[in-house]
Amino acid sequence: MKNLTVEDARGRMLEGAARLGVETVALPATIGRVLATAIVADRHQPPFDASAMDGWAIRRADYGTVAEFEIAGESAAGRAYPAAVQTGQAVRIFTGAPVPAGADLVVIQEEATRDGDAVRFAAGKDPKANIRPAGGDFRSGERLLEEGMRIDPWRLSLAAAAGRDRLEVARRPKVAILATGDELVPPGAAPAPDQIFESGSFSLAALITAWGGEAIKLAPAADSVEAIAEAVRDAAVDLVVTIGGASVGDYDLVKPAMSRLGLALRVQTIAVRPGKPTWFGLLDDGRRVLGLPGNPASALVCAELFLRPLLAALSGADPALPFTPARLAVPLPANGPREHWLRAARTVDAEGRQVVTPFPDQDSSLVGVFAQADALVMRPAGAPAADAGDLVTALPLARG
Ligand SMILES: Nc1nc2c(c(=O)[nH]1)N[C@H]1C(S)=C(S)[C@@H](COP(=O)(O)OP(=O)(O)OC[C@H]3O[C@@H](n4cnc5c(N)ncnc54)[C@H](O)[C@@H]3O)O[C@H]1N2
Ligand code: MOO
Repeated sequence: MKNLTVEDARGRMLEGAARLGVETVALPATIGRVLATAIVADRHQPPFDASAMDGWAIRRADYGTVAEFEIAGESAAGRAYPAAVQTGQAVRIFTGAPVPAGADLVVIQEEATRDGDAVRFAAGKDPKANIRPAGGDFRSGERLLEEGMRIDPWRLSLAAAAGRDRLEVARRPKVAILATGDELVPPGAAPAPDQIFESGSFSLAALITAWGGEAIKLAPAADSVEAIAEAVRDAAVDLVVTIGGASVGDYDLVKPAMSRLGLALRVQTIAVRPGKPTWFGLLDDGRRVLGLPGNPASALVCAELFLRPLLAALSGADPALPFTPARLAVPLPANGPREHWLRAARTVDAEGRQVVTPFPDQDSSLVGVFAQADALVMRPAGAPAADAGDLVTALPLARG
């Protein structure tokens, strides 16, 4: 339980973490939600052979053989021509309109000359059909979106194209955030000389929302075991995330407070830098608790490494993080015994390769460095010194 590797700690946190429930949500509100059931098309798209161009629908056999076509009618998008096209006939047609029966060629209007009720074509060789076949986008019975996929604007559009106005999605995990510490005052308040502004809960709430959770901020009445336990006791949530009070100091009260609620620790400390004091456990009513350290960089790095996969798993999505290989722009010294996640700037070199530049000051208290970083760079525990140009594993940070 102590000093676990990042992978083992994450594995323990993900044990038994699965989708919490399913709800039906109106299509526009499903952005960012995770599909609970696959979407299967019940109709072809397009449902009919459709014209790809504005022009004239005719029988290909007539092309180059009939000199002048009789204009038989019109097929517009949403207003199909009701009959079949006969030899010698042409039907005026527009992009997206159904190609009438009998026609198998749309001649673009730029190649046509109309003269009253007749139309003539400048005959070329082997013209393109300009017809989109029924089911060319997707076919009835085809699986369009899989369970576990997160809805983004493009998938939303596919669901809409398949006629869905409501989707079955995973219930969002409810997450309580508890920041503790007598030194903390909210932004906007007047701090005493020995106080600082509380910053951790704001980024955490925003990250939880971005990762598909519902963030609820709790406020303990005071920095005491009793007050912290009371703040959490009746919170109707799936997961409690605490910030600070995780370490070994006399005022690190969060674990003792959670013990009053029956805390069973599953992870006590992790061999990670920053964030060694990060812990995880279950309360006796089944609620999960993730204890993040108070140092802002430790809290946010460990939120990326542990909270993000946990929220994905509790939503029925894949908890894997989007690691990517990148090249170091600068050399790095040998690493110590903890897996190190350095805050870094990410760029692309002239050959299109990802390049990462870790910031020189990696102190875990620095909010300013984190605000500049757009990647985390991983150094394995005990890694030897690395040269500029060496490949490393990076985790891109979503930036606005
Ligand atoms: N003797 C030891 N001391 C420390 C150890 C250790 O192993 N032995 N571990 C160090 C490490 S590593 C970390 S990380 C910190 C984490 O400690 P806590 O989780 O107990 O955090 P706090 O002491 O409550 O706060 C640390 C730091 O962060 C500030 N803070 C806390 N919450 C917030 C917030 N919501 N917003 C902004 N800033 C916050 C707090 O004021 C402190 O400056 O412990 C080391 N010590
Ligand atoms: O593990 Mo701490 O986060 O290094 O400062």
